[in-house]
Amino acid sequence: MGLFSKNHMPVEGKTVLITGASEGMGRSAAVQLAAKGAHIILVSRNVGRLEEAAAEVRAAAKSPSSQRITYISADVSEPGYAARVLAEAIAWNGGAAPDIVWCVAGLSTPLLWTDERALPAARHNMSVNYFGSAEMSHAILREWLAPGNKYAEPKHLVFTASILALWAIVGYGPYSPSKWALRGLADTLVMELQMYPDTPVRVHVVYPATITSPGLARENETKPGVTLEIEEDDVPESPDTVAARSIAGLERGDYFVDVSFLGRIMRVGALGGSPRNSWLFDTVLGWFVPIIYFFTLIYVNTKVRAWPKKHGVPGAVAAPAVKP
Ligand SMILES: NC(=O)C1=CN([C@@H]2O[C@H](COP(=O)(O)OP(=O)(O)OC[C@H]3O[C@@H](n4cnc5c(N)ncnc54)[C@H](OP(=O)(O)O)[C@@H]3O)[C@@H](O)[C@H]2O)C=CC1
Ligand SMILES: CCCCCCCCCCCCCCCC(=O)[C@@H](N)CO
Repeated sequence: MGLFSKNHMPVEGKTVLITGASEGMGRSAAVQLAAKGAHIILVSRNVGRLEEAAAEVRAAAKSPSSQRITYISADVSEPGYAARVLAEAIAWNGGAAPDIVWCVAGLSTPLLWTDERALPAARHNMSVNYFGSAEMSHAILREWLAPGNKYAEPKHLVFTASILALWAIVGYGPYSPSKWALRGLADTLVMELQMYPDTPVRVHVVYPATITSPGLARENETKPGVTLEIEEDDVPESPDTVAARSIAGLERGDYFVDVSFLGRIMRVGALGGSPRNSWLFDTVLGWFVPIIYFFTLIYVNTKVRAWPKKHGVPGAVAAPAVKP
């Protein structure tokens, strides 16, 4: 934080629960928040990886003797998982709910929409990316907003979307809608939470671009060639860098957190009725976005139309059966 800017999300002595914390950006975020003095609860499925991550988080702690680190194994795509995870977290935390909940768990299965695998993938992406976060937000808000509660310092609920929730591109049909859905939920909650003056909660959505994580290697196994070609213009960043920029945005108090210049342009170009980080800067930069998209869409769509000329029309659709 700069000399004159307030830290809107101090974490020292606070308890932070992070889903998707065993790998990639979630793990980096857990390490960095521990280094700032937070108690950490890591959530993901794989116990072996959770143990490794917890050891790394412990080693990074600001004051190892007083900070408490644990993990809980859960599959966020399971209906009702969050209530169970939170009950365990609260019991471990001496009866108190976590102060900050950051939903990072997610996956991406890029495919062309006519691929026969696209719809099952879309359902699974929605279950993990959207419902995994929706369930957790539902469960933690029922704790934070419970009748009779009163606290002065705001709690924080953080969702992790993608720049693809600001501008959708070919090949992410099974994935992008699950991240767009998070935006819709976050905007709804921001408005709804104003009805609870005694229990302030700040909602945030982080919009990363390409992260060089284990997840990226997995998604590249199904990624269509045309999608890879369009993505060449995005500069990949390490999980550590994306986590650090996300935390900086949260500390600034941003509602929609961008972590790259491309992300900033896409964010201000997609605000609609969403709250602004700064009405002045978001509006002024937003005036230029139509001009940028004018050229970007020509540039990207030229690549898309050239694709079948070079590689043939995508052949994922089975030929209709010929009737005798
Ligand atoms: N990589 C990228 O290019 C981008 C990623 N994002 C988003 O950022 C977030 C982090 O991405 P990234 O760093 O790539 O993550 P990774 O794919 O590298 O790691 C994903 C983490 O989530 C956990 N996870 C996955 N599925 C589940 C599940 N069903 N239940 C519980 N935990 C689960 C994994 O652990 P385990 O296997 O043990 O469950 C792991 O800890 C995700 O939401 C992703 O969609 C956004 C933009 C770009
Ligand atoms: C003149 C300016 C030219 C701009 C060219 C356009 C660049 C397109 C960038 C698309 C990047 C997609 C990132 C995907 C992140 C993500 O969410 C997935 N990895 C899924 O996890």
